[in-house]
Amino acid sequence: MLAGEQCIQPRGNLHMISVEEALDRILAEIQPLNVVQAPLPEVQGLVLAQDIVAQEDIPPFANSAMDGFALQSKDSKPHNGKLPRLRITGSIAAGYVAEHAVEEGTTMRIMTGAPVPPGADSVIQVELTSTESSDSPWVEIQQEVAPGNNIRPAGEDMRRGQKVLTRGQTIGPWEIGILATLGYATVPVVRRPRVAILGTGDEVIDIHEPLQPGKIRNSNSYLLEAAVRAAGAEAHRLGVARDTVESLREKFTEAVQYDLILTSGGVSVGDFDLVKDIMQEQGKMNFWRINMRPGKPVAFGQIKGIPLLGLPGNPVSSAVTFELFGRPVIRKMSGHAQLLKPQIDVTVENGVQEKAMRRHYVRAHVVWHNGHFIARTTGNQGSHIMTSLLNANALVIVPEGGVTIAPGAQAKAMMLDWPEV
Ligand SMILES: Nc1nc2c(c(=O)[nH]1)N[C@H]1C(S)=C(S)[C@@H](COP(=O)(O)OP(=O)(O)OC[C@H]3O[C@@H](n4cnc5c(N)ncnc54)[C@H](O)[C@@H]3O)O[C@H]1N2
Ligand code: MOO
Repeated sequence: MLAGEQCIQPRGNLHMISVEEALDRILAEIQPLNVVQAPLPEVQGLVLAQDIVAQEDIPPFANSAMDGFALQSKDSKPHNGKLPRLRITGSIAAGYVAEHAVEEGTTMRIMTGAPVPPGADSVIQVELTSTESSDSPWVEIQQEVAPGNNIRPAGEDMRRGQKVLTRGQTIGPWEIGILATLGYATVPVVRRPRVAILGTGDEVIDIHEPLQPGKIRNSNSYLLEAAVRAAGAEAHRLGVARDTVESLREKFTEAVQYDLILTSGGVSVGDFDLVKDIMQEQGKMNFWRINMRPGKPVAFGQIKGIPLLGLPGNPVSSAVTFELFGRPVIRKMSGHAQLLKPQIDVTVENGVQEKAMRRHYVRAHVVWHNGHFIARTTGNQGSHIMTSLLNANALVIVPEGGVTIAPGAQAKAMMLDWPEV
Protein backbone atom coordinates (compact mmCIF):
# COMPACT_ATOMS: atom_id res chain seq x y z
CA MET A 1 0.00 0.00 0.00
CA LEU A 2 1.36 3.47 -0.89
CA ALA A 3 1.77 6.07 1.84
CA GLY A 4 -1.43 8.03 2.30
CA GLU A 5 -3.50 5.48 0.39
CA GLN A 6 -6.58 4.39 2.23
CA CYS A 7 -7.03 0.74 2.91
CA ILE A 8 -10.60 -0.21 2.16
CA GLN A 9 -11.29 -3.60 3.67
CA PRO A 10 -14.03 -5.52 1.92
CA ARG A 11 -16.59 -6.92 4.35
CA GLY A 12 -14.86 -9.54 6.41
CA ASN A 13 -11.31 -9.00 5.09
CA LEU A 14 -10.17 -11.54 2.51
CA HIS A 15 -7.20 -12.73 4.53
CA MET A 16 -7.10 -16.49 4.90
CA ILE A 17 -4.56 -18.40 6.93
CA SER A 18 -3.04 -21.70 5.82
CA VAL A 19 -4.32 -25.05 7.06
CA GLU A 20 -1.02 -25.56 8.92
CA GLU A 21 -1.21 -22.20 10.66
CA ALA A 22 -4.84 -22.82 11.59
CA LEU A 23 -3.97 -26.18 13.10
CA ASP A 24 -1.00 -24.73 15.02
CA ARG A 25 -3.08 -21.89 16.38
CA ILE A 26 -5.90 -24.19 17.41
CA LEU A 27 -3.70 -26.81 19.07
CA ALA A 28 -1.70 -24.15 20.92
CA GLU A 29 -4.91 -23.30 22.81
CA ILE A 30 -5.80 -26.88 23.72
CA GLN A 31 -4.49 -28.79 26.74
CA PRO A 32 -5.18 -32.35 27.89
CA LEU A 33 -8.09 -32.51 30.35
CA ASN A 34 -7.74 -33.55 33.98
CA VAL A 35 -7.11 -37.08 35.20
CA VAL A 36 -9.97 -39.07 36.74
CA GLN A 37 -10.52 -42.57 38.08
CA ALA A 38 -12.95 -44.03 35.53
CA PRO A 39 -14.79 -47.37 35.80
CA LEU A 40 -13.01 -50.04 33.77
CA PRO A 41 -15.92 -50.67 31.35
CA GLU A 42 -15.81 -46.98 30.34
CA VAL A 43 -12.12 -46.52 29.52
CA GLN A 44 -12.05 -47.92 25.98
CA GLY A 45 -10.12 -45.48 23.75
CA LEU A 46 -8.97 -43.27 26.65
CA VAL A 47 -5.36 -42.47 27.52
CA LEU A 48 -3.84 -44.10 30.59
CA ALA A 49 -2.66 -41.43 33.04
CA GLN A 50 -0.28 -43.56 35.16
CA ASP A 51 2.01 -46.53 34.69
CA ILE A 52 0.33 -49.76 35.74
CA VAL A 53 2.49 -52.01 37.92
CA ALA A 54 1.38 -55.56 38.70
CA GLN A 55 0.67 -55.95 42.43
CA GLU A 56 0.46 -59.75 42.13
CA ASP A 57 1.98 -62.55 40.14
CA ILE A 58 -0.16 -63.54 37.16
CA PRO A 59 -1.11 -66.34 37.07
CA PRO A 60 -1.39 -66.03 40.84
CA PHE A 61 -0.73 -69.79 41.35
CA ALA A 62 0.77 -72.64 39.34
CA ASN A 63 -2.08 -74.24 37.43
CA SER A 64 -2.81 -76.89 34.88
CA ALA A 65 -2.80 -76.07 31.15
CA MET A 66 -4.82 -79.21 30.35
CA ASP A 67 -7.61 -81.41 31.59
CA GLY A 68 -5.74 -84.53 32.75
CA PHE A 69 -3.87 -86.01 35.69
CA ALA A 70 -1.42 -84.34 38.08
CA LEU A 71 1.45 -86.64 38.93
CA GLN A 72 5.11 -86.93 39.82
CA SER A 73 6.91 -87.03 36.48
CA LYS A 74 9.17 -89.89 37.55
CA ASP A 75 6.01 -92.04 37.91
CA SER A 76 5.32 -91.67 34.17
CA LYS A 77 8.38 -93.78 33.19
CA PRO A 78 7.56 -97.27 31.86
CA HIS A 79 8.83 -99.96 34.17
CA ASN A 80 10.16 -103.26 32.75
CA GLY A 81 8.52 -102.37 29.43
CA LYS A 82 5.12 -101.90 31.09
CA LEU A 83 3.15 -98.65 31.19
CA PRO A 84 2.75 -97.32 34.72
CA ARG A 85 -0.61 -97.47 36.50
CA LEU A 86 -1.28 -94.84 39.16
CA ARG A 87 -3.91 -94.74 41.87
CA ILE A 88 -6.36 -91.83 41.54
CA THR A 89 -6.81 -90.13 44.93
CA GLY A 90 -9.11 -87.23 44.03
CA SER A 91 -10.12 -84.58 41.55
CA ILE A 92 -9.42 -80.82 41.43
CA ALA A 93 -11.76 -78.52 39.54
CA ALA A 94 -10.83 -74.97 38.51
CA GLY A 95 -11.61 -72.68 41.42
CA TYR A 96 -10.76 -75.26 44.12
CA VAL A 97 -7.65 -76.27 45.96
CA ALA A 98 -6.51 -79.88 46.56
CA GLU A 99 -7.01 -81.09 50.10
CA HIS A 100 -4.07 -83.50 50.00
CA ALA A 101 -0.80 -83.96 48.16
CA VAL A 102 0.07 -86.21 45.23
CA GLU A 103 2.39 -88.90 46.54
CA GLU A 104 4.56 -91.37 44.73
CA GLY A 105 2.46 -93.88 42.79
CA THR A 106 -0.67 -91.72 42.99
CA THR A 107 -2.30 -89.10 40.84
CA MET A 108 -5.24 -86.68 40.93
CA ARG A 109 -7.62 -85.72 38.18
CA ILE A 110 -7.14 -82.04 37.34
CA MET A 111 -9.01 -79.57 35.15
CA THR A 112 -7.57 -76.74 33.04
CA GLY A 113 -6.90 -73.73 35.29
CA ALA A 114 -7.05 -75.70 38.56
CA PRO A 115 -4.15 -75.21 41.01
CA VAL A 116 -1.48 -77.91 40.77
CA PRO A 117 -1.67 -79.96 43.98
CA PRO A 118 1.35 -80.18 46.28
CA GLY A 119 3.67 -83.06 45.43
CA ALA A 120 2.85 -83.06 41.69
CA ASP A 121 5.41 -81.64 39.27
CA SER A 122 3.60 -82.31 35.99
CA VAL A 123 0.25 -82.88 34.32
CA ILE A 124 -0.49 -85.40 31.60
CA GLN A 125 -3.44 -84.61 29.34
CA VAL A 126 -6.34 -87.00 29.57
CA GLU A 127 -5.97 -88.18 25.95
CA LEU A 128 -2.59 -89.77 26.84
CA THR A 129 -4.07 -91.87 29.62
CA SER A 130 -6.52 -94.70 29.87
CA THR A 131 -8.99 -95.77 32.56
CA GLU A 132 -11.19 -98.84 32.48
CA SER A 133 -14.28 -96.88 33.55
CA SER A 134 -15.10 -93.37 34.68
CA ASP A 135 -15.10 -94.40 38.35
CA SER A 136 -12.03 -96.64 38.11
CA PRO A 137 -9.48 -95.82 40.83
CA TRP A 138 -6.60 -96.63 38.44
CA VAL A 139 -5.20 -94.82 35.42
CA GLU A 140 -2.64 -96.02 32.90
CA ILE A 141 -0.06 -93.39 31.87
CA GLN A 142 0.67 -93.83 28.17
CA GLN A 143 3.44 -91.33 27.66
CA GLU A 144 6.41 -90.24 29.72
CA VAL A 145 6.23 -86.59 30.82
CA ALA A 146 8.98 -84.22 31.92
CA PRO A 147 8.86 -82.11 35.11
CA GLY A 148 6.82 -78.94 34.46
CA ASN A 149 4.82 -80.57 31.69
CA ASN A 150 1.49 -78.71 31.20
CA ILE A 151 2.09 -76.58 34.28
CA ARG A 152 1.69 -72.81 33.97
CA PRO A 153 3.91 -71.39 36.74
CA ALA A 154 2.83 -68.52 38.99
CA GLY A 155 4.07 -65.19 37.58
CA GLU A 156 4.77 -66.61 34.12
CA ASP A 157 2.70 -63.85 32.48
CA MET A 158 3.26 -60.89 34.84
CA ARG A 159 5.54 -60.65 37.86
CA ARG A 160 4.61 -58.70 40.95
CA GLY A 161 6.33 -55.28 40.63
CA GLN A 162 6.57 -55.46 36.84
CA LYS A 163 5.45 -52.39 34.84
CA VAL A 164 2.81 -53.78 32.52
CA LEU A 165 1.21 -50.69 30.94
CA THR A 166 2.75 -47.28 30.36
CA ARG A 167 1.30 -43.84 31.02
CA GLY A 168 0.17 -42.27 27.74
CA GLN A 169 -0.91 -45.57 26.18
CA THR A 170 -4.31 -45.74 24.55
CA ILE A 171 -6.53 -48.27 26.27
CA GLY A 172 -8.13 -50.78 23.93
CA PRO A 173 -9.96 -54.05 24.57
CA TRP A 174 -6.71 -55.96 25.18
CA GLU A 175 -5.45 -53.45 27.74
CA ILE A 176 -8.89 -53.63 29.43
CA GLY A 177 -8.39 -57.40 29.69
CA ILE A 178 -5.00 -56.87 31.37
CA LEU A 179 -6.44 -54.27 33.76
CA ALA A 180 -9.26 -56.63 34.71
CA THR A 181 -6.71 -59.41 35.30
CA LEU A 182 -4.87 -57.10 37.69
CA GLY A 183 -8.06 -56.10 39.52
CA TYR A 184 -8.42 -52.50 38.35
CA ALA A 185 -12.15 -51.77 38.82
CA THR A 186 -11.32 -48.13 38.11
CA VAL A 187 -8.46 -46.77 36.03
CA PRO A 188 -6.59 -43.44 36.09
CA VAL A 189 -7.27 -41.87 32.70
CA VAL A 190 -7.41 -38.50 31.01
CA ARG A 191 -11.08 -37.56 31.14
CA ARG A 192 -13.19 -38.08 28.04
CA PRO A 193 -14.00 -34.65 26.53
CA ARG A 194 -17.63 -33.52 26.56
CA VAL A 195 -18.45 -31.73 23.34
CA ALA A 196 -21.43 -29.44 22.75
CA ILE A 197 -22.80 -29.47 19.20
CA LEU A 198 -24.87 -26.55 18.07
CA GLY A 199 -26.61 -26.07 14.75
CA THR A 200 -27.53 -22.60 13.56
CA GLY A 201 -29.98 -21.19 11.06
CA ASP A 202 -33.69 -20.44 10.67
CA GLU A 203 -33.83 -22.83 7.74
CA VAL A 204 -32.71 -25.82 9.79
CA ILE A 205 -35.43 -28.10 11.18
CA ASP A 206 -35.10 -31.30 13.15
CA ILE A 207 -35.17 -34.72 11.52
CA HIS A 208 -38.59 -35.56 12.99
CA GLU A 209 -40.28 -32.59 11.33
CA PRO A 210 -41.82 -32.63 7.86
CA LEU A 211 -40.01 -30.53 5.27
CA GLN A 212 -41.57 -27.13 4.61
CA PRO A 213 -40.82 -24.56 1.92
CA GLY A 214 -37.33 -23.14 2.36
CA LYS A 215 -36.38 -25.51 5.16
CA ILE A 216 -33.79 -28.28 5.28
CA ARG A 217 -33.13 -31.00 7.83
CA ASN A 218 -30.40 -30.69 10.41
CA SER A 219 -27.89 -33.17 9.07
CA ASN A 220 -24.82 -31.46 10.46
CA SER A 221 -25.59 -31.92 14.13
CA TYR A 222 -26.19 -35.63 13.68
CA LEU A 223 -23.14 -36.12 11.47
CA LEU A 224 -20.99 -34.22 13.95
CA GLU A 225 -22.42 -36.13 16.90
CA ALA A 226 -21.33 -39.39 15.30
CA ALA A 227 -17.94 -37.97 14.28
CA VAL A 228 -17.32 -36.66 17.79
CA ARG A 229 -18.07 -40.10 19.23
CA ALA A 230 -15.85 -41.74 16.64
CA ALA A 231 -13.07 -39.39 17.78
CA GLY A 232 -13.50 -40.70 21.35
CA ALA A 233 -15.46 -37.88 22.98
CA GLU A 234 -18.95 -37.55 24.46
CA ALA A 235 -21.30 -35.69 22.12
CA HIS A 236 -24.18 -33.50 23.32
CA ARG A 237 -26.51 -32.01 20.71
CA LEU A 238 -27.89 -28.71 21.97
CA GLY A 239 -30.34 -28.22 19.12
CA VAL A 240 -30.38 -25.37 16.64
CA ALA A 241 -29.97 -21.68 17.40
CA ARG A 242 -32.18 -19.32 15.42
CA ASP A 243 -30.53 -16.59 13.38
CA THR A 244 -30.80 -14.06 16.18
CA VAL A 245 -28.26 -12.80 18.65
CA GLU A 246 -30.64 -13.69 21.52
CA SER A 247 -31.07 -17.28 20.42
CA LEU A 248 -27.32 -17.76 19.99
CA ARG A 249 -26.58 -16.14 23.37
CA GLU A 250 -29.05 -18.48 25.04
CA LYS A 251 -27.54 -21.57 23.42
CA PHE A 252 -23.99 -20.48 24.25
CA THR A 253 -24.95 -20.06 27.92
CA GLU A 254 -25.61 -23.80 27.91
CA ALA A 255 -22.69 -24.66 25.63
CA VAL A 256 -20.04 -23.18 27.92
CA GLN A 257 -20.66 -26.01 30.38
CA TYR A 258 -18.83 -28.37 28.04
CA ASP A 259 -15.13 -28.81 27.20
CA LEU A 260 -15.46 -27.85 23.54
CA ILE A 261 -18.16 -26.13 21.49
CA LEU A 262 -18.70 -27.10 17.86
CA THR A 263 -21.08 -24.99 15.84
CA SER A 264 -22.08 -25.42 12.24
CA GLY A 265 -23.22 -22.58 10.02
CA GLY A 266 -23.40 -18.88 10.61
CA VAL A 267 -19.70 -18.20 10.12
CA SER A 268 -19.64 -16.73 6.62
CA VAL A 269 -20.40 -13.15 5.58
CA GLY A 270 -24.20 -13.31 5.30
CA ASP A 271 -26.45 -10.91 7.21
CA PHE A 272 -27.34 -13.64 9.69
CA ASP A 273 -23.91 -15.20 10.14
CA LEU A 274 -23.66 -14.28 13.82
CA VAL A 275 -21.41 -16.92 15.41
CA LYS A 276 -18.31 -14.73 15.05
CA ASP A 277 -20.12 -11.75 16.55
CA ILE A 278 -21.14 -13.70 19.65
CA MET A 279 -17.64 -15.12 19.95
CA GLN A 280 -16.26 -11.59 19.95
CA GLU A 281 -18.95 -10.36 22.34
CA GLN A 282 -18.53 -13.13 24.92
CA GLY A 283 -14.97 -14.27 24.37
CA LYS A 284 -12.27 -13.93 21.76
CA MET A 285 -11.85 -14.91 18.16
CA ASN A 286 -8.43 -16.30 17.32
CA PHE A 287 -8.85 -16.53 13.55
CA TRP A 288 -11.43 -16.71 10.82
CA ARG A 289 -11.02 -18.20 7.37
CA ILE A 290 -8.65 -20.82 6.12
CA ASN A 291 -7.20 -21.13 2.65
CA MET A 292 -8.94 -24.41 1.95
CA ARG A 293 -11.85 -25.89 0.16
CA PRO A 294 -14.26 -27.02 1.39
CA GLY A 295 -14.33 -25.14 4.66
CA LYS A 296 -12.98 -21.65 4.09
CA PRO A 297 -15.05 -19.78 6.71
CA VAL A 298 -13.96 -21.82 9.76
CA ALA A 299 -13.71 -19.57 12.83
CA PHE A 300 -11.84 -20.46 16.00
CA GLY A 301 -11.71 -18.80 19.38
CA GLN A 302 -13.21 -19.16 22.83
CA ILE A 303 -16.26 -18.20 24.82
CA LYS A 304 -15.82 -17.90 28.59
CA GLY A 305 -12.59 -19.84 28.24
CA ILE A 306 -14.20 -22.75 26.36
CA PRO A 307 -12.72 -23.37 22.90
CA LEU A 308 -15.21 -22.81 20.12
CA LEU A 309 -14.71 -24.22 16.66
CA GLY A 310 -17.15 -22.60 14.27
CA LEU A 311 -17.53 -24.96 11.32
CA PRO A 312 -19.21 -23.92 8.09
CA GLY A 313 -22.83 -24.81 7.45
CA ASN A 314 -22.35 -26.61 4.18
CA PRO A 315 -22.53 -30.26 5.24
CA VAL A 316 -19.39 -31.41 3.45
CA SER A 317 -17.42 -28.41 4.69
CA SER A 318 -18.54 -29.14 8.20
CA ALA A 319 -17.63 -32.85 7.91
CA VAL A 320 -14.21 -32.21 6.35
CA THR A 321 -13.20 -29.40 8.71
CA PHE A 322 -14.21 -31.55 11.68
CA GLU A 323 -11.77 -34.24 10.47
CA LEU A 324 -9.00 -31.69 9.92
CA PHE A 325 -9.40 -29.60 13.06
CA GLY A 326 -12.09 -30.98 15.38
CA ARG A 327 -10.67 -34.47 15.63
CA PRO A 328 -7.12 -33.35 16.53
CA VAL A 329 -8.59 -31.04 19.19
CA ILE A 330 -10.51 -33.91 20.78
CA ARG A 331 -7.44 -36.14 20.64
CA LYS A 332 -5.22 -33.52 22.26
CA MET A 333 -7.81 -32.90 25.00
CA SER A 334 -7.96 -36.67 25.53
CA GLY A 335 -4.19 -36.77 26.11
CA HIS A 336 -3.18 -38.53 22.89
CA ALA A 337 0.28 -37.79 21.52
CA GLN A 338 -0.62 -38.78 17.96
CA LEU A 339 -2.99 -36.17 16.62
CA LEU A 340 -2.94 -36.22 12.83
CA LYS A 341 -3.95 -38.67 10.13
CA PRO A 342 -1.07 -39.98 8.01
CA GLN A 343 -0.53 -38.69 4.49
CA ILE A 344 0.59 -41.08 1.79
CA ASP A 345 1.42 -40.88 -1.92
CA VAL A 346 -1.38 -42.08 -4.14
CA THR A 347 -2.01 -42.36 -7.86
CA VAL A 348 -5.17 -40.41 -8.64
CA GLU A 349 -6.73 -42.71 -11.18
CA ASN A 350 -9.32 -40.24 -12.51
CA GLY A 351 -7.35 -37.06 -11.72
CA VAL A 352 -8.76 -33.75 -10.42
CA GLN A 353 -9.61 -31.39 -13.25
CA GLU A 354 -11.38 -28.72 -11.21
CA LYS A 355 -9.15 -25.70 -10.53
CA ALA A 356 -9.40 -24.36 -6.99
CA MET A 357 -7.34 -21.40 -5.80
CA ARG A 358 -7.64 -22.65 -2.21
CA ARG A 359 -6.07 -25.94 -1.15
CA HIS A 360 -8.58 -28.54 -2.15
CA TYR A 361 -9.39 -31.57 -0.02
CA VAL A 362 -10.98 -33.93 -2.52
CA ARG A 363 -12.95 -36.85 -1.14
CA ALA A 364 -11.65 -40.13 -2.50
CA HIS A 365 -11.62 -43.85 -2.04
CA VAL A 366 -8.11 -45.26 -1.73
CA VAL A 367 -7.29 -48.93 -2.30
CA TRP A 368 -4.05 -50.90 -2.40
CA HIS A 369 -3.72 -52.39 -5.86
CA ASN A 370 -0.71 -54.09 -7.48
CA GLY A 371 1.76 -52.50 -5.08
CA HIS A 372 0.32 -48.96 -5.27
CA PHE A 373 -2.24 -46.89 -3.46
CA ILE A 374 -4.84 -45.89 -6.01
CA ALA A 375 -7.28 -43.05 -5.33
CA ARG A 376 -10.57 -42.60 -7.11
CA THR A 377 -12.40 -39.38 -6.32
CA THR A 378 -16.05 -39.53 -5.34
CA GLY A 379 -17.71 -37.39 -8.04
CA ASN A 380 -19.15 -33.88 -7.74
CA GLN A 381 -17.08 -32.14 -5.04
CA GLY A 382 -19.53 -29.34 -4.22
CA SER A 383 -19.60 -28.59 -0.50
CA HIS A 384 -23.36 -29.24 -0.47
CA ILE A 385 -22.98 -32.67 -2.16
CA MET A 386 -23.23 -35.01 0.79
CA THR A 387 -22.95 -38.06 -1.41
CA SER A 388 -19.32 -37.02 -2.11
CA LEU A 389 -18.63 -38.27 1.44
CA LEU A 390 -19.95 -41.73 0.72
CA ASN A 391 -17.30 -44.39 0.34
CA ALA A 392 -14.57 -41.78 0.95
CA ASN A 393 -11.77 -43.06 3.20
CA ALA A 394 -9.29 -40.37 2.20
CA LEU A 395 -8.86 -36.75 1.19
CA VAL A 396 -6.66 -36.18 -1.85
CA ILE A 397 -4.80 -32.92 -1.24
CA VAL A 398 -4.57 -30.61 -4.25
CA PRO A 399 -2.17 -27.74 -3.50
CA GLU A 400 -3.24 -24.09 -3.48
CA GLY A 401 -3.12 -22.00 -6.67
CA GLY A 402 -5.43 -23.56 -9.23
CA VAL A 403 -3.51 -26.80 -9.65
CA THR A 404 -5.04 -29.73 -11.52
CA ILE A 405 -4.03 -33.37 -11.30
CA ALA A 406 -3.92 -35.33 -14.54
CA PRO A 407 -5.48 -38.80 -14.53
CA GLY A 408 -2.86 -41.25 -13.29
CA ALA A 409 -0.68 -38.54 -11.67
CA GLN A 410 0.60 -38.69 -8.09
CA ALA A 411 -0.74 -36.69 -5.14
CA LYS A 412 -0.75 -36.79 -1.36
CA ALA A 413 -3.78 -38.22 0.37
CA MET A 414 -4.77 -37.99 4.00
CA MET A 415 -5.98 -41.41 5.14
CA LEU A 416 -9.07 -40.88 7.24
CA ASP A 417 -9.50 -44.53 8.19
CA TRP A 418 -5.90 -45.03 9.35
CA PRO A 419 -4.84 -44.37 12.93
CA GLU A 420 -3.27 -41.00 13.76
CA VAL A 421 0.52 -40.66 13.68
N1 LIG B 1 -20.63 -13.86 -0.04
C1 LIG B 1 -20.12 -15.03 0.38
N2 LIG B 1 -20.94 -16.03 0.59
C2 LIG B 1 -20.44 -17.21 1.00
C3 LIG B 1 -19.04 -17.35 1.18
C4 LIG B 1 -18.21 -16.26 0.95
O1 LIG B 1 -16.98 -16.31 1.09
N3 LIG B 1 -18.79 -15.09 0.55
N4 LIG B 1 -18.55 -18.56 1.54
C5 LIG B 1 -19.34 -19.70 1.13
C6 LIG B 1 -18.76 -20.88 1.70
S1 LIG B 1 -17.35 -21.41 0.99
C7 LIG B 1 -19.37 -21.57 2.69
S2 LIG B 1 -18.66 -23.01 3.26
C8 LIG B 1 -20.62 -21.14 3.27
C9 LIG B 1 -20.54 -21.23 4.78
O2 LIG B 1 -21.48 -20.43 5.34
P1 LIG B 1 -21.92 -20.52 6.85
O3 LIG B 1 -20.96 -21.31 7.62
O4 LIG B 1 -22.20 -19.17 7.29
O5 LIG B 1 -23.20 -21.41 6.81
P2 LIG B 1 -24.68 -21.02 6.49
O6 LIG B 1 -24.71 -19.85 5.57
O7 LIG B 1 -25.38 -20.93 7.76
O8 LIG B 1 -25.11 -22.30 5.72
C10 LIG B 1 -24.46 -22.74 4.55
C11 LIG B 1 -25.26 -23.87 3.95
O9 LIG B 1 -25.30 -24.95 4.84
C12 LIG B 1 -26.63 -25.32 5.16
N5 LIG B 1 -26.70 -25.71 6.56
C13 LIG B 1 -26.48 -24.93 7.62
N6 LIG B 1 -26.64 -25.63 8.76
C14 LIG B 1 -26.98 -26.86 8.41
C15 LIG B 1 -27.29 -28.03 9.14
N7 LIG B 1 -27.27 -28.04 10.48
N8 LIG B 1 -27.56 -29.17 8.47
C16 LIG B 1 -27.58 -29.16 7.12
N9 LIG B 1 -27.29 -28.08 6.37
C17 LIG B 1 -27.01 -26.95 7.01
C18 LIG B 1 -27.39 -24.05 4.92
O10 LIG B 1 -28.74 -24.24 4.72
C19 LIG B 1 -26.71 -23.48 3.70
O11 LIG B 1 -27.15 -24.09 2.53
O12 LIG B 1 -20.93 -19.84 2.90
C20 LIG B 1 -20.80 -19.58 1.50
N10 LIG B 1 -21.26 -18.27 1.24
O1 MOO C 1 -15.38 -23.06 1.94
MO1 MOO C 1 -17.00 -23.66 1.41
O2 MOO C 1 -16.82 -24.86 2.52
O3 MOO C 1 -16.19 -24.38 0.00
O4 MOO C 1 -18.46 -24.30 0.62
